Amino acid sequence: MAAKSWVPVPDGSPFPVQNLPYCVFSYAGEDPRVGVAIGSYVLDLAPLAASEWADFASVFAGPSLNPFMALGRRAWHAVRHWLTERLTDESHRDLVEPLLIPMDQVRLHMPFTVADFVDFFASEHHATNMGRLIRPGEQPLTPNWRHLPIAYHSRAGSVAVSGTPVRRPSGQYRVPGRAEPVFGPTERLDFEAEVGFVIGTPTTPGQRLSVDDARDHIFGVVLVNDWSARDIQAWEYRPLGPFNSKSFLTSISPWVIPLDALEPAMIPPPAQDPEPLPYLRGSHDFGLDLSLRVELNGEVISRPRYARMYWTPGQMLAHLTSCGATLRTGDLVASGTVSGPDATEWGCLAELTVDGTEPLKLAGGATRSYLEDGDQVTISATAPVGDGLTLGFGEVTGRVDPA
Ligand SMILES: O=C(O)/C=C/C(=O)CC(=O)CC(=O)O
Ligand SMILES: [Ca+2]
Ligand SMILES: [Mg+2]
Repeated sequence: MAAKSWVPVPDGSPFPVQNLPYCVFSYAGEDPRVGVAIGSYVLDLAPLAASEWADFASVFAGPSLNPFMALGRRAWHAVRHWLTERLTDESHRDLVEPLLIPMDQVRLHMPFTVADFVDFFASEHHATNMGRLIRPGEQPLTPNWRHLPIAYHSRAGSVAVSGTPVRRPSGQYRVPGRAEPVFGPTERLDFEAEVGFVIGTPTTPGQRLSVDDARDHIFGVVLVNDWSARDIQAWEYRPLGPFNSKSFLTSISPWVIPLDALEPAMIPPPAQDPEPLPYLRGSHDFGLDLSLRVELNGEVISRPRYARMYWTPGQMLAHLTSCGATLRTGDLVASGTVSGPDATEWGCLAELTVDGTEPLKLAGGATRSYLEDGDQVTISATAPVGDGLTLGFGEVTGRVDPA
């Protein structure tokens, strides 16, 4: 039998006691601090710790998860165990109940301070589709793709919490039929449905992680929308990779799902051919069985499945640190766009509309090639947590504002 909380959790709630995702919230004009979701409530952790576990009171009183994430896996385990007990054993009700705040009365903030932000390219389906669109006539997968998890460094300061408006970026690009570039608002604004791994435990300079070390360093998981301007990208990306086409905004969900909560969703990593070099092999490596959902103006347009990803989080971290680069508390390591073998699972409009040439047909006769001003994109996800239960990630959403 699945554990149950004495807090009423509505059927189908994303936040059963098996989840316990962390957030930074504010309430009634007070300063932002750390909370955890249970059912339709946010549990205020700083006062709970103050009365029971003073060491953690200041850790939870601040406006960021970073101090908690930096404490490492043993502390994450201990706190999760403590919270699970407080929320399942009715004897703690008198203490805990006054610290539950209805979720619809809080404001959710950026949950952690992003240190570095890296975006991988771990979906074979996405990489193949984008290769065909962006580099017609060439092999869709570049020769290195099956040998290493490709990534680029992006802009930590441009990562914002769900709900932040997406101002249509301007930039330099070429328009069909003209050789010279123009500067102006992008005409090809896109989303990318991704999953982000949030680093808790840092590494020391020169420390190289093995694939199996990932679980000691990944604190939790968020949803990511890597907004992208395809016209700017196509013109700027060779030879150094995306720059302004992706750095104007990246949105993340406000809830950080503990990696421990996703243990029942861990699945064997995919078969890889050719076998990667030894530094990219592990004996306890894992993929994740997450089901994503992308909505455009409330209509579901794609259901990408994370289980299809080729490169694993462990391989991403092993590769990132293989040169001696460090991980810092608060690093956001995004997977890259999650896509699948057919259109029901494609994770961006470039794929779903074949670079705008085959517009999506939406309810009410509307069509879309790329995003229009006023469009709202919402990404959500679920994961199995055993006993037929699922947990939810909440959502990452954003609406396009004019340039
Ligand atoms: O194939 C390319 O040149 C570009 C691909 C992308 O835009 C994808 C990217 O940002 C990484 C990802 O989300 O998978
Ligand atoms: Ca991306
Ligand atoms: Mg971006």
